[in-house]
Amino acid sequence: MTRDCMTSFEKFGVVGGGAWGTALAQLLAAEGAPVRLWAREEDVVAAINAEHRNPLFLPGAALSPSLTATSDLGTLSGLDALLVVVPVPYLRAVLAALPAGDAPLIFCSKGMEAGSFDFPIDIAREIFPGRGFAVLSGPTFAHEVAAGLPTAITLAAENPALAEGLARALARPHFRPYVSTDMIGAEIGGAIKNVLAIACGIVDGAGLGLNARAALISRGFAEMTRFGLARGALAETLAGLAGLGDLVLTCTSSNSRNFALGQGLGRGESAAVLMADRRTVAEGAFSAPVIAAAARADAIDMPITDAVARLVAGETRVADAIQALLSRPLRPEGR
Ligand SMILES: NC(=O)C1=CN([C@@H]2O[C@H](COP(=O)(O)OP(=O)(O)OC[C@H]3O[C@@H](n4cnc5c(N)ncnc54)[C@H](O)[C@@H]3O)[C@@H](O)[C@H]2O)C=CC1
Ligand SMILES: O=C(CO)COP(=O)(O)O
Repeated sequence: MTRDCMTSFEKFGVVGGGAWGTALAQLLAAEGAPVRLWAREEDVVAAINAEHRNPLFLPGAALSPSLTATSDLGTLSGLDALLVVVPVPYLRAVLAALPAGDAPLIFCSKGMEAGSFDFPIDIAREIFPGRGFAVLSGPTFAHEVAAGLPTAITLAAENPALAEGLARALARPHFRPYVSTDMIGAEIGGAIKNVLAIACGIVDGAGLGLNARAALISRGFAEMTRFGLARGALAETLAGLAGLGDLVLTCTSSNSRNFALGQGLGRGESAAVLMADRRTVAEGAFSAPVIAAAARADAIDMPITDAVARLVAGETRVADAIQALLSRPLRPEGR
């Protein structure tokens, strides 16, 4: 029997000890199930094992003693499934160092790789051909999941049996996966909403009002849909939890690191200063130029994404970017 056909997944590992990896590990370990988490930082490993906390990336969350951490990727073998929660710019190097095996890999990061224009599943297919893959993505602030607040999420895998088996294993009374077979749609929704959250933060920081934010969410969703449909995503995935759901969450709250980065840009602070020395990620800052370039190459119109890419690169000022967006020729809404 292959892992894809397994009906139960009991032993989980988590690759990545940032806020989201820690919250997902805690979700699975909360009732005492053993969960092994790989973290890159020795101080994170030590704090999880000795104090059952991750003060660096998920301060305030009490972790279950059945969640244990390691800094040795080699020990993540003999498990039923691995949740991979490494920011996309570092993903390829971490995957290349993972031990071989047949446990399905569930990708939880939201971004597109520079240079290759790959999403996480594309990278994984190169490194682990033939292995089972899934994508877990949706409106899920890590601290809320760790606190046991109600959350719904998309769980996509090409193989419906794998998606359903994983959904059963990950579901909790307050954590509800909705299954799908559309991995690319889930990946595109998560990557593009990060960029649009920066845009909405800019509008907030610059004091441009709530009408402007609603316009950005709608027109940003149109960009996500154009890009997604061109790459074979299903419209229903983009309109679901991994697309519109996450867009609404992160475009309306400064708990989003991407939105908060945008607020700083909107107040006129420099991107370089806002990005310097930060330990946490705002994936949209990495992904914006990548997605903008991929869209240009495929002649997909994404003016908001393009403006965020130029603002993050320090190539334009907020007032000029807004003026450029507002002075585009009038057009039918459906385009
Ligand atoms: N925090 C959240 O609420 C959510 C985050 N995500 C996504 O999950 C992914 C991970 O984000 P977080 O857990 O929030 O990260 P985080 O911002 O809390 O922590 C940064 C992470 O990057 C890792 N890192 C830094 N430099 C690295 C390197 N050179 N090699 C490998 N790893 C390195 C750190 O070890 C740490 O795990 C991102 O793609 C994010 O978009 C998805 C859903 C919710
Ligand atoms: O993706 C997230 C919630 O779904 C977290 O968003 P930020 O990375 O912007 O904090």
